[in-house]
Amino acid sequence: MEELETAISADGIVRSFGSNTAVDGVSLSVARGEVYGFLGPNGAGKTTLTRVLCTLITPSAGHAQVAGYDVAREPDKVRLRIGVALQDAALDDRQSGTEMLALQGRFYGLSAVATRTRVAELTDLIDIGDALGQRIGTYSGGMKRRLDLALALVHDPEVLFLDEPTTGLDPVSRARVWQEVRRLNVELGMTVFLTTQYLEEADELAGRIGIINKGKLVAEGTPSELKRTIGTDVIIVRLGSAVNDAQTALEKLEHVQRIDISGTTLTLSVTDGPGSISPVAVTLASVPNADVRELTLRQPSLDDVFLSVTGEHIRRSDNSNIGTGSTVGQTETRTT
Ligand SMILES: Nc1ncnc2c1ncn2[C@@H]1O[C@H](COP(=O)(O)OP(=O)(O)OP(=O)(O)O)[C@@H](O)[C@H]1O
Repeated sequence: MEELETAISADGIVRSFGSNTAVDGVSLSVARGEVYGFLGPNGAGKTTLTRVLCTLITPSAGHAQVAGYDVAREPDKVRLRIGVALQDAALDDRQSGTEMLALQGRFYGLSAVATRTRVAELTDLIDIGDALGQRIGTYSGGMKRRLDLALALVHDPEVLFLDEPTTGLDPVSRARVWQEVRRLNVELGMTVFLTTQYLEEADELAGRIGIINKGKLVAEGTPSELKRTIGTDVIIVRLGSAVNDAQTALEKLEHVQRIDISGTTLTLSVTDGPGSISPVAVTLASVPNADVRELTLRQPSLDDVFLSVTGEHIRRSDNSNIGTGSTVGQTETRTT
């Protein structure tokens, strides 16, 4: 069969639950061998699109092909070629990891010998070690997640779907999952479609990122392309008060491209950060009662991109931005 260049293509996918449109006309394309990060806050529609692409639910409208087959018309062919690790791993606590892997091998039509060989490879790859022979009920959350990843890989899939693979994991388990995803992609050339609500995860792993908000794809590109849309630099201004007056004064400055406001913090996208910081400071000094509490210059982050395309932050709820989940804050956006 001719080698396919495109591993996943979605064309105008809509998926509604009653009157709630969870995915609202998403079109995207993922090349073979790519790691595509699908980034968005809680409830944005990431899991729903993943479930459509994995043939677990049918689209309400639109078409999608995965590994060369239509997800609605040829779901069996798609299923044979994909591996899926969803957020809530369907693991049977009473079985051992070895038993579940053997069952999965049989399910995909592998011989007992082929399954044993594959399981031996995966033991090394996923690093579950001796625990594989023990009951799954005794595993930690991280071990269960890695076993689930191994189950998704038993039949050596062409395309791997990972739905928020590190949500709720401790930093060590998270780092292991990241390492494995990189290895699967680099060493085996596996295409990976990864949903996440963590900016660092998308930045670390994905060659290309799609940002989804309220069911719509609102931005797409490599991490550096997306950051470049924000401008060369970002200046963060945190004020005690007089936010609107400061905004009015700052948007007149030459290098300020846009200002996003979240509470009393102004995020300025500027073309020349070092050259802009003094004029910004002087301008703020002229705003009565502005009460400047912080003035910092930094490179644009994916959070700045998210803020500019959605009007909201993916905000950290802990220092690592990972672990306890993120929250979304309301902001006002104004382009100068
Ligand atoms: N089976 C379902 N029945 C009804 N509504 C659903 C169902 N599945 C998802 N939804 C709704 O669709 C919207 C998108 O949900 P989805 O789980 O796809 O988002 P998500 O981006 O994956 O969020 P999270 O990060 O919380 O998993 C939400 O409003 C959700 O309540």
